[in-house]
Amino acid sequence: MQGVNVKSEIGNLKKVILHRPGDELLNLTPNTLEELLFDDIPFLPVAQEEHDAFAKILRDEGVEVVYLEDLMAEVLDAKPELRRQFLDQWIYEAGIRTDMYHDIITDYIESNYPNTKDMVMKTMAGINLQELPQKDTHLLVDMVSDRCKLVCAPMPNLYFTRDPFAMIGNGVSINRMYSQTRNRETIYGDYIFKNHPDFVGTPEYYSRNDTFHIEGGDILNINEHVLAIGISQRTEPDAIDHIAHNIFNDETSPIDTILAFNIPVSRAFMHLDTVFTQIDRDKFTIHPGIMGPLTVFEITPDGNGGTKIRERNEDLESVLSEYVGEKVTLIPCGGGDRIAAEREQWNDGSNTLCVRPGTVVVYQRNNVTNDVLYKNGINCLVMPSAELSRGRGGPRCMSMPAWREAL
Ligand SMILES: NC(=[NH2+])NCCC[C@H](N)C(=O)O
Repeated sequence: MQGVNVKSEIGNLKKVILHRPGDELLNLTPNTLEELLFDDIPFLPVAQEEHDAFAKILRDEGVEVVYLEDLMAEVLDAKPELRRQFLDQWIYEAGIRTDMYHDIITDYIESNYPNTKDMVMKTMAGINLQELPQKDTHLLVDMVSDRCKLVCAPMPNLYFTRDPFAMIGNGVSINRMYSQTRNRETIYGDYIFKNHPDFVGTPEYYSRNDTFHIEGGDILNINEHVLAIGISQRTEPDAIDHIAHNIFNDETSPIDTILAFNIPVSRAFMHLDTVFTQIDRDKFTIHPGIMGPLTVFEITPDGNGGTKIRERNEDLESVLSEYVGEKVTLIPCGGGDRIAAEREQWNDGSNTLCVRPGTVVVYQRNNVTNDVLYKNGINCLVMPSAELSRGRGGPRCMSMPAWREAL
């Protein structure tokens, strides 16, 4: 499979990119939780077991599972000249601006992490000042500072591979993230798409250096022609204008309509996929809380290299039915009980990963919503979720499909 092919949310899933959570989760502390976008500290060994169970469910369904850390290590092993360039960029973007610390960190990594994958994992985990050799320089910092602090911040959100880059048909968007803490995550995708033999040559519809923020959790491939993007806490309308322009001007892309869903800005609804995912040809799960305030804008090419926009005032069900091409059913998470809906949406009850039409991976803890899905004829592949869910993302957020078969 050369390149990427994701023209729906539900076509038979053949290849997916995951990241197995690592030591970056050990660098979460109560004081940094908010900044690092976590609500609690997962217990790493159990989070890893749960993640391995997720990967196994996917493999058992015939999906090739590739890990972000392996792809990145393959890039650096194949092109050793990129190793230093990557390290320099990673250190700079971690906020290290002095030559002295730049050199100390580079020496530390080069001498302690000769194996490339270990090195990549270390860049994800972050560096504590006390790991670094103490310089015999009589610096004030060595006299008065707490030696236990992070000099390079961890990237605990990396296991949400959905967000830093996103497949759009046969192309990719390398995102500019909303928050400081997530922006370095996109370095890996940038190297992989520019250098990895399996991905090089993929048209790029957005770049990490573009001005406005957009995240993969807001990007849903409805079909070959129609793309949905959430206007949310994480994705700015300006970014959608920009990406629409790039997609419409790519002659190889059949996408001719972008639907922008304006969802309320809140932590609970951070991305479109936290309130809404497709689970079958004609079925979506949805958080009932967004049914009221949702406005949809239809963006199409104007024929002169620009775009035109139409506001849709019909209800969500009619708008979706029109684009999906058949009458769709929206299945509310929590089964109509408002408290269950809010509780389970918080734990990603409507954030499912579809492996083929009608078969989805779901979190075990959302039992009310899962029962509703069963009753609607959906085959739920249930994964354990006590620890992973503390990061506020579900099976869709934790996966980036690279290849789906045509429907
Ligand atoms: N596509 C998603 N819904 N991703 C969830 C990401 C969760 C992560 N803690 C964040 O706040 O960024």
